[in-house]
Amino acid sequence: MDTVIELSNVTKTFKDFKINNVSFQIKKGFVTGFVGANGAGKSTVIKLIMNLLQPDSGEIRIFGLDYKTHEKEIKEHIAFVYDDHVFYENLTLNNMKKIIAPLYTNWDEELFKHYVIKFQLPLTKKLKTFSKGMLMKSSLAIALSHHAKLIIMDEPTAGLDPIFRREFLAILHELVEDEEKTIFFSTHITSDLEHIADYIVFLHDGKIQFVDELLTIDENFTLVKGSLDLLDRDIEKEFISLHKTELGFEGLAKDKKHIMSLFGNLAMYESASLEDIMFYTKKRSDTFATID
Ligand SMILES: Nc1ncnc2c1ncn2[C@@H]1O[C@H](COP(=O)(O)OP(=O)(O)OP(=O)(O)O)[C@@H](O)[C@H]1O
Repeated sequence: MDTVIELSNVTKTFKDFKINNVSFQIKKGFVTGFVGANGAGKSTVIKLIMNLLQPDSGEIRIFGLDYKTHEKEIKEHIAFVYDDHVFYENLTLNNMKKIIAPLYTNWDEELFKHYVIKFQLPLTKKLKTFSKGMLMKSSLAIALSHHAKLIIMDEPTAGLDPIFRREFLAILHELVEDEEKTIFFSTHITSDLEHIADYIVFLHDGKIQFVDELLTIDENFTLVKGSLDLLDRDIEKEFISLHKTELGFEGLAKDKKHIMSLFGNLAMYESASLEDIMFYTKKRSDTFATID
């Protein structure tokens, strides 16, 4: 089974927001970053994937299975790390582990001890004395100790210092080295993804903008600058977003080769970071209601 997560035409409607016909697949053995602006619907999609919310329509399959018939089996193989830590603060990590471990048939006490030592976590101090980084490490140690095949995280690096973020990314990297584990996580820190992600799922206003390999995104998206006389109505359609001033234009295009064939060396091209892509997509949708 090469597809670990599969969403097909998933819709979920709240009073003021809609997850709109979302479809994507997450491949086994890779790290996929889930990006989108505040309020794009990432946490909602993650809750749907975790069966904490149910779709109004569409299908969600995890390891090829449906929650309706295989919830226990699916959950057994998922490690879920939240941004809000769900630990009881008056318990120690050891006590917390004693509550959680029996929930998993695959719980591996030796592996838990390994992560506790690796992350330098005190087992007998109350969790309320832990820093945010220590809570994240605790959450991860527990999540990793039942041999999960799929690790899902909602904003795991939010609020963590750069040193811990780097350590954390190195841990994730190690986890997927054997190509058996799959990691899917949302983040606003797109530079983290540029270090580690193989694939990117980009959600904007409840809709999928694209799902692509990071490498392909790097190769295809480009920031273009040039003088206004290079533009006409047809050429403008090539841009995801275009900003014009008296001095010239600056825009984001998603087919670098094509745009270069149009402008040649009359324009300037820069590589577009994920942050640039998010920024320009938002700018466009602020101008128009939706983007193609
Ligand atoms: N249970 C709910 N009932 C009604 N509206 C909700 C509910 N959960 C989320 N929403 C709305 O759905 C929208 C998307 O929220 P969501 O938390 O999924 O976005 P997000 O991309 O994770 O945002 P952020 O990056 O800021 O965490 C928001 O407008 C939010 O108010």
